[in-house]
Amino acid sequence: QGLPPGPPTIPLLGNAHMLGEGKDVYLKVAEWARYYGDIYSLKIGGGTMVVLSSATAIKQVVDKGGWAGSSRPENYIAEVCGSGSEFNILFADDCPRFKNLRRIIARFFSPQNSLKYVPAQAAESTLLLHDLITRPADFSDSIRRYTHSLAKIIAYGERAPSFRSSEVQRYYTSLDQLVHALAPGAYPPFDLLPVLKYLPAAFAPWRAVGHQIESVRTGIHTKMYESLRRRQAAGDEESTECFVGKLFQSGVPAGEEQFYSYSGLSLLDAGSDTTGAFLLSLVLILATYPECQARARKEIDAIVGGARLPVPADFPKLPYLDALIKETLRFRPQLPMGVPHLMGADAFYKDYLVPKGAVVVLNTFALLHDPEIFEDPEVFNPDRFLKSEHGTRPGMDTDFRDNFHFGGGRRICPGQWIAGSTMQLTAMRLIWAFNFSTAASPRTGAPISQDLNFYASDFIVMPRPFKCTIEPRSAEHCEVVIQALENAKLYLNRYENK
Ligand code: HEM
Repeated sequence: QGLPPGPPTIPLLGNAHMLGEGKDVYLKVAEWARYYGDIYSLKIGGGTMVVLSSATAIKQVVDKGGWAGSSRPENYIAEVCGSGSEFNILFADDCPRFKNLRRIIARFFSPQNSLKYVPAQAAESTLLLHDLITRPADFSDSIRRYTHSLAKIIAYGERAPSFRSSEVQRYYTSLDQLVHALAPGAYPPFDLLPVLKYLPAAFAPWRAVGHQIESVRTGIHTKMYESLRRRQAAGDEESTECFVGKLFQSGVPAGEEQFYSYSGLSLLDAGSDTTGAFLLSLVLILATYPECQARARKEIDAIVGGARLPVPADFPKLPYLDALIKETLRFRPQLPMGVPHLMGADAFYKDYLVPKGAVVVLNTFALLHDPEIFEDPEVFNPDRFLKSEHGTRPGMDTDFRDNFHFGGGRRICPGQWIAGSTMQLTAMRLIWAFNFSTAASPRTGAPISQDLNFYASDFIVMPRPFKCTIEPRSAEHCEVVIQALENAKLYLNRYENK
């Protein structure tokens, strides 16, 4: 059995030159899937990349493959940025200490244990609503503060009270640089053409960029880690309940403190802008599709009324909102090519070989926009999820699951339950509290048209800055938020870094 077919190659480069041609690599990789089918291969220098674009292909090769389909390839640019396998869970290979860490993560982020963070999600989302009442134009900053604060509470037992603080600014500036550097096509494919790593500094601007990112992130990590250890020594309860705190409380293997402690920074990276990108897409979509917004609001109002904030127990009674969230995730997945996996052993799919050592791409965007699976995939239509469990055409749901945007196999996102409950609670509360509409031009007063394709195609794909009008629905709704604010602050007090 041979490799699956793929686009024609040229000597030495293989297909490498084709990936860098356009900006949106994930769109190109999706386009090839329409032509070559649900499994195809690319040659990048001497390396092989296999692209999987159907539920069945991902199930066979990755989900069923165990660890054999779930290591990580070396990521040179992540290494240069101080975010490689030694420092970031996301890029760690399947070595024994990573497997041990992943087991600890699985326990900590189990659906049951994730419920522990519901009160923090409720309190932080109340603050988000208040921020949007008082400073609606800053909605993007407020959303990013909110998701970052939740991730920081989970990782370090400490919140992020202000987007403008120098800590949060430094964190997000370095994260923006990192996700840009990691974007497929941003830099040459070093891992598949290793000779490029040895270019002299004058021809290798990425080295200086990477070292700067590394030095800022090391500073951020050290500060948060030392603060956590100080609070632990002082007997602070939250500092032993959070992820890094629990790790060190139960003891990490001698000599591996650095690897384990950096998992906190990885959680910040994995949790902040992924959930943030979802919420920003949601706001953009609500403003663009007033009829979907009105339908979701009507459903929420019938269950919640106007006199209290929505709570998690309301969500199961809101099938349209559930469909709206699923359609937003399908329409604009945050990681449209997932995170690359590495094959640890040969695997077979259809008549093809996926060889040991191949990099495997879970072609999420192609899968979620496949016209054979989804009717009119480029149309935003939550109703598809009311008609069938996975929103697919009749009979096309074999091997489908609802969480392809969270990856697959042994590396599937462990934060999916926490992220799910954050998305659900926040979506309920935003739609309950506000009207979202397209902003008006300050000059002509005419609505500014929204562009649903104006997305930054970095490692995490999120809407580029856009304007949107966010207005509280009524004085009563504002009053409910203000009434809830004191209790929320009181609850969050435990996560203030005293
Ligand atoms: C909408 C929100 C989110 C999305 C779309 C998302 C998506 C993903 C994806 C696609 C992966 C790679 C999976 C693979 O390799 O197959 C991943 C990994 C990961 N995610 Fe998430 N994620 C989200 C939120 C979160 C949150 C809130 C946390 C924790 C606070 C988290 C923690 C992680 C970690 C630790 C990994 C690395 C797992 C590994 O490499 O073994 N994620 N996520």
